[in-house]
Amino acid sequence: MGDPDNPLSTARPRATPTSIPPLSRPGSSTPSSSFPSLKQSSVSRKKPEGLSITRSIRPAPSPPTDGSPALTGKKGSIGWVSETDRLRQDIERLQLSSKSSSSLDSPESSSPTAPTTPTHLAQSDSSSSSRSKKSSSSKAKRTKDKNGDDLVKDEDLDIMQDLGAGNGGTVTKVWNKKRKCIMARKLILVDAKPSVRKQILRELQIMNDCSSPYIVGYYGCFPVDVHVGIVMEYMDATSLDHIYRNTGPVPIDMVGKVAEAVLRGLMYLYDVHRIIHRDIKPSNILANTAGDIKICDFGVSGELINSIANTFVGTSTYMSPERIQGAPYTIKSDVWSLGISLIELAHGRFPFSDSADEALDFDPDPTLSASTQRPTLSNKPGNPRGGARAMSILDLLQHIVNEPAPKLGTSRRDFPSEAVEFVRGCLDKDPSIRQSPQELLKSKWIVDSQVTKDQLKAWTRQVAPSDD
Ligand SMILES: Nc1ncnc2c1ncn2[C@@H]1O[C@H](COP(=O)(O)OP(=O)(O)OP(=O)(O)O)[C@@H](O)[C@H]1O
Repeated sequence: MGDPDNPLSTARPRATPTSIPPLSRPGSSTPSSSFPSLKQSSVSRKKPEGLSITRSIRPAPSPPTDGSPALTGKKGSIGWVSETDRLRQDIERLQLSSKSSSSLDSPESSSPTAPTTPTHLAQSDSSSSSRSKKSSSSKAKRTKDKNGDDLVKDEDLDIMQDLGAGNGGTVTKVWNKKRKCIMARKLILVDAKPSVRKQILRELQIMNDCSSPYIVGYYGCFPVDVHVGIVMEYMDATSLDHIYRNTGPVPIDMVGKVAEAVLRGLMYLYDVHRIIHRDIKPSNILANTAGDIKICDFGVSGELINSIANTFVGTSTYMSPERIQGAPYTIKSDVWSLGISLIELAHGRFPFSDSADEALDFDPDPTLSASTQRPTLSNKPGNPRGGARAMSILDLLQHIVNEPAPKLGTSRRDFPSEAVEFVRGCLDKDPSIRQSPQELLKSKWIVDSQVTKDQLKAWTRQVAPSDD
């Protein structure tokens, strides 16, 4: 699937074409036995974490006290602690090279918690030629801290509170004693085989190079035992999934602003870095009380997590039908994921359901919406992510491929026709007909939006969690 010279081209092995055969057409039934590795998986609406296959993350091994490399249980492999040491060295080298490089001319972040212009986190697309072009130009404008400060180190950070945990990573709100500001630190366990290490480092390079008001800022990375710490801009209104689960469906006008910000972020990544995000979903869209909406998590963490859990099989219910069927990723696949995310925000509920009756419809009851959980895939019966009303991942993937796309609005709930039309444009099942980010940004819903920055700010202040 990928370019062997470009590890990023195979970034994030979600449901790979080889692991998921083309699904059956309507009317035919694909036996579950066609997908033995997924047979035990279930999708649950119990825990609102999105449809991510849960992996068994093994506990971090204690580093050897005599300085010798620890051995993994894997036959013929070098101890992963020593590999991690090499990763540390590589990261340190990367930091040094970043320190000595020139600053980017980038817009000031309006975030009150981000006093310096951040660099950014991104993931590659599969275009190796554009990638290599980009990486050579990237070297020329490698970022360093705008204030000339050292890149962030773990010892600069005091832990304030947990912000959340995803697949293998935990995010913590931290106080940077040196810079006297709040940041977010993501800590990820690393199983660093050489090939993975190379991939991680390339991705970290890309993070350094990105700079956009629609991309969550990146401040640096460092090794922490067998973890990699990634320090980023703290978004004090949190992620959009937290927002709607805590406060109910997002007002449709604000959903429009979310759509615009995500599209601008995607276009920045694609136009400037030839990157496709690949993981657009509400938990990767963050807001702050300055009224900014930004995207994060471009696969860096995904690669790190994959390196920990060798058993990885990954997919997402935000994945487009063509991706499920093994077609190459394009920016239109991100557009599909955006469409699904927008419905989820506007309805306060993940659009796909395990019930045929509910499948493409939604309960407009805001109390239900606020508490409705997104399906989560579990690869183990009894997994905490599993639970009541579990449905098969195969059913869900087949549903995405074979059934009509979900729509914004139901018989019981109306939205402005421009918004409905916009989402329809995101969710055409044929990617050649599906709208591009450029086309969507010219749509009436976006162009005619009356929402001002002050209104956006007021809304984010209203939905931001109160300070403890
Ligand atoms: N920069 C940030 N500022 C504030 N909160 C953040 C930031 N980054 C992440 N978070 C919070 O931490 C949570 C966990 O993030 P993480 O990226 O580990 O997982 P996720 O995106 O929820 O799930 P997955 O691992 O499946 O992608 C997010 O849902 C978000 O609420």
